[in-house]
Amino acid sequence: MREKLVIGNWKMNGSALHIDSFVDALRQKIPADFRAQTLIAPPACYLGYASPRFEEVGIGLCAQDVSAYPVGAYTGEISAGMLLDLGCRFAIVGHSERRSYHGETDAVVAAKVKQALRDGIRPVVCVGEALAQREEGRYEQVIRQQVQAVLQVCEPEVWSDLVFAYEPVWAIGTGQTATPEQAQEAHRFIRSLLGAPGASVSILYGGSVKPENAAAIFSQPDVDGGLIGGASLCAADFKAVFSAI
Ligand SMILES: O=C(CO)COP(=O)(O)O
Repeated sequence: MREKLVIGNWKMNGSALHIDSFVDALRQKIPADFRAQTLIAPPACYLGYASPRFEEVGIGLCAQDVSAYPVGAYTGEISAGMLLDLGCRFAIVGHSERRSYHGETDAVVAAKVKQALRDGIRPVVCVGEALAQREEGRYEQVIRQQVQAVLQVCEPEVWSDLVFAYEPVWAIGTGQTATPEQAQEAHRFIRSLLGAPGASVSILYGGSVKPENAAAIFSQPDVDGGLIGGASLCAADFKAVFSAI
């Protein structure tokens, strides 16, 4: 059985106050035997603040990014080892906003994934096509290239530590969710790229997931959870989304 994961990506939103009120609003602790792991990726500067507070309500920590380097003169970077120190075991890598606003290439994403795995952080690797690429019928080609760049740098024995997130760029923050069928088709394609080890790799869907559409998306056989942006900032919405899994 593949593990299920629902991860909230707060992007550059939130504050210490927001973390406090979010935890208050959740009220009940998510039981340890809940059917999915539930995590939130706050901005890096709040990981330490959030760690014990999220733990109290059964939410795990995820980082929004991780360095491709283990240590050294890389101003502004945060290493996988530092994330582990804060109680964080997952990091989003290659989000489309990092690829487009920070020039992260497939090679950079692959180097981050490799370093994260080496130091014990599980990467949540984001892949997905832009609208024009889908309209031109090139979406499988784009995803194949993004996935293979990562697989090439990892031994198949560690593939089970990878998590992929299919996030079509045209669905992020637009309110235009992929249909459950579109999500399933892309997820099945990603799994096919992984071959036999793919049977145990979790693939999450991200892009305008909301309480209203979460159940339909999560019910698809190759969708193992979600990477939730806007809806994860509101405790009630996030709870409704992860409860739909
Ligand atoms: O980018 C996303 C999660 O990483 C998705 O964001 P939205 O849920 O706001 O569309």
